[in-house]
Amino acid sequence: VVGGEVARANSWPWQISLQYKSGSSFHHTCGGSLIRRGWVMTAAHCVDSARTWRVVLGDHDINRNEGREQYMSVSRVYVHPNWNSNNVAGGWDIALLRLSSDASLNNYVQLAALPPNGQVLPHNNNCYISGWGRTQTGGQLSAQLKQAYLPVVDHKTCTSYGWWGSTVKDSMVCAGGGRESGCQGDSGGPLNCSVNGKWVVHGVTSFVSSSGCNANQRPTVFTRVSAYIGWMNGIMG
Ligand SMILES: CC(C)C[C@H](NC(=O)C(F)(F)F)C(=O)N[C@@H](C)C(=O)Nc1ccc(C(F)(F)F)cc1
Repeated sequence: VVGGEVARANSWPWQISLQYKSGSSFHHTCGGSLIRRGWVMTAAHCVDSARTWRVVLGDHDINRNEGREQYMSVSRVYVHPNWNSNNVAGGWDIALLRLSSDASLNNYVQLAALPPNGQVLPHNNNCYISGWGRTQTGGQLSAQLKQAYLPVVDHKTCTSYGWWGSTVKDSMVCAGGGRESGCQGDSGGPLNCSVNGKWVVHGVTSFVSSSGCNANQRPTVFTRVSAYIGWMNGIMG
C-alpha cells in the first residue's frame, strides 16, 4: 500500500496473509479474505505457480509472532476456469483456497461480508484497501498491515481516455487514482467498502500500472466480487 497509514491491529479481521514455503521458512506473497471458516478468497494471479501455501489469520506484523495468529494449510486451490495468466486485463483474476481445517472466529479473526450478486458501487463510494504490499513503487513490503482510503472511481471514468481505457472490464472495480494505491504484495487482498454503515469486501486487488503503483489516473484495479458470487457459491456449496 502506497500512502495511507498502518492499520489498527486486527481492524480488518478477514484480511489474511498468503505465504509460500521456501526452504524451511514461509514468505508473504499476497493478501486474501476469509469468507467462510474453511475458505479464503484471493487473486488467481497469486496462485499461478504450484507452491506449498499457508494462510495466516489474525496477523498484524508478518515478521513477528504476536500470539493472535492462526496458521492454516491449504488443502485445495480453485482458480477461476477462465483465468488467463498472460492476460490480467481479461479479468477472471479470482481464486478460492480450501483450508485444511476451519478457522476459529474471535476478535482477531472474522468472516468478510460479501456483496449481493451484481451490485455496482457509485463513484466516490468510501473504500479502503488493506495489505502488506510494497509501500512505494519498487519498495519493500510493509511489516505491519497498512490501509489507504481509495474511493471508488466509476466505470465511466476508469475506462475513459487518459485513464485505463479498455484495459478495465465491467467485471472490475477501480479505486483511488491519486497518490495512494495498492502495490505488489497487496494482490488478492480486499477492497473494504462502506455500504449502509457496514464493511463489505467489494474487490480483490488485481493490478496497478506497470509504470508505477500510484501512477496518476491509473487507479488500483480490483476483481469485482459481486460478479463472481454465483461461481463462488457453486464451488463452496
Ligand atoms: C502480476 C500482475 C499481473 C498483477 C500485479 N498486481 C499488483 O501489483 C497488485 F498488488 F496491485 F495487485 C501488477 O499489477 N503488477 C504490475 C507491475 C503489472 O504488471 N501491471 C500490469 C500489467 C499488465 C497490464 C495490462 F493488462 F494492461 F497489460 C496492466 C497492468
